[in-house]
Amino acid sequence: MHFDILPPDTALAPALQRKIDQKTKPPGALGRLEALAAQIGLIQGTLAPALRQPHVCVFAGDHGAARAGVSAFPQEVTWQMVENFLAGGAAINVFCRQGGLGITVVDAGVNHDFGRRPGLLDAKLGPGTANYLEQPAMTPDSVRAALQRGRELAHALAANGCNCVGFGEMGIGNTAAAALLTHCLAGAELATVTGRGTGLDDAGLARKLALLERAVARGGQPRDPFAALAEYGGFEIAMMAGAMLGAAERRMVLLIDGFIVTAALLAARAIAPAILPYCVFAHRSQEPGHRLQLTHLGVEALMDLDLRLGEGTGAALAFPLVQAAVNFLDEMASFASAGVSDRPCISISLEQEVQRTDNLGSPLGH
Ligand SMILES: Cc1cc2ncn([C@H]3O[C@H](COP(=O)(O)O)[C@@H](O)[C@H]3O)c2cc1C
Ligand SMILES: O=C(O)c1cccnc1
Repeated sequence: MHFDILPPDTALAPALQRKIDQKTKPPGALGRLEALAAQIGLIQGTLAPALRQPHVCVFAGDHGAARAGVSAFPQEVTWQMVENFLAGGAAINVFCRQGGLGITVVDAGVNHDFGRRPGLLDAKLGPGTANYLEQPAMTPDSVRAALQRGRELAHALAANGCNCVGFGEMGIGNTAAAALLTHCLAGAELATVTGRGTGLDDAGLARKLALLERAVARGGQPRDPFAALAEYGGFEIAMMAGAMLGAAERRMVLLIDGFIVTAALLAARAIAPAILPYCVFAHRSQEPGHRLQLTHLGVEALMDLDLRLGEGTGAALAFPLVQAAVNFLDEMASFASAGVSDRPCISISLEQEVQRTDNLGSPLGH
């Protein structure tokens, strides 16, 4: 499968930096927002970027291994939370409403029949994956189908005018799948990327790690992203990876959420490395493997709020910051337009200090 992603053209970088430096502020004083503004300018290939129709896609899917005890919650919570999303009552609904973001819930493979429902995209590839403790979670064909459906979804969003998309997920047991994928695609030790997820206690965490070690004893540690997704992935994770790749093909800004979304990105980046400059890393999750994923990618998250929810909540919460970066670049006055002096006076005062010490001797008395 080929994804046609060109890295953003960096020819505009010096002009963007000049524009940022001419704003009425000390150089660098808007900190990380300055780098973010430059990144979005490069993604859109303009000195005056704009975020249009920002949208969060929440990909939902069930995991065969959930029944084996890798999560503190039962598999049914996946479909129950999808109902909650559709009713507008989940955390992601609240934050999307607050930030003016649209939301689409995608049934990538939930073990439940929802029927035709407004706000729910039926992209179901099956009633959940197979149990990777016994066999590969997905067939190579379903991996390709998931990637392709995700890509088409992103292209459809772009065709509707959206140029900024946040990624979220729902799938009981998917921190376990994300740990396995991070083990495969970032070469991380399983123990360092296996976390408490929805809130396992110490005994639950030990059981989860023992189960994941059993899974690896069966399925190995494939480095190839298609093979890793087939062994351990979820329908929601693979479809999200396809949507990320499709979004980068359309030069959208990608808002990356927590541990599971970043696991999908590890697969997407292994398929097309040029995806990375399109990504904004919204927050650092409390799930310990997320820190390791970010280090592996050589990136820093915008915020650290001790979140460990998923659903795309970190991405939705980061959106106002991303909007602030674009707005300061577009709307803030320059030194010239506002008639503000852009010259710091530090060199003048040093000169004056030298003259003073020449006249009066050293102020330190030697
Ligand atoms: C009520 C509820 C709402 C959620 N919203 C997101 N997740 C999060 O928890 C799951 C991952 O954790 P684990 O691997 O331990 O199952 C995912 O569905 C994730 O999005 C939730 C979990 C629960 C229980
Ligand atoms: O980082 C995440 O996205 C996360 C962490 C714990 C549980 N669910 C999601």
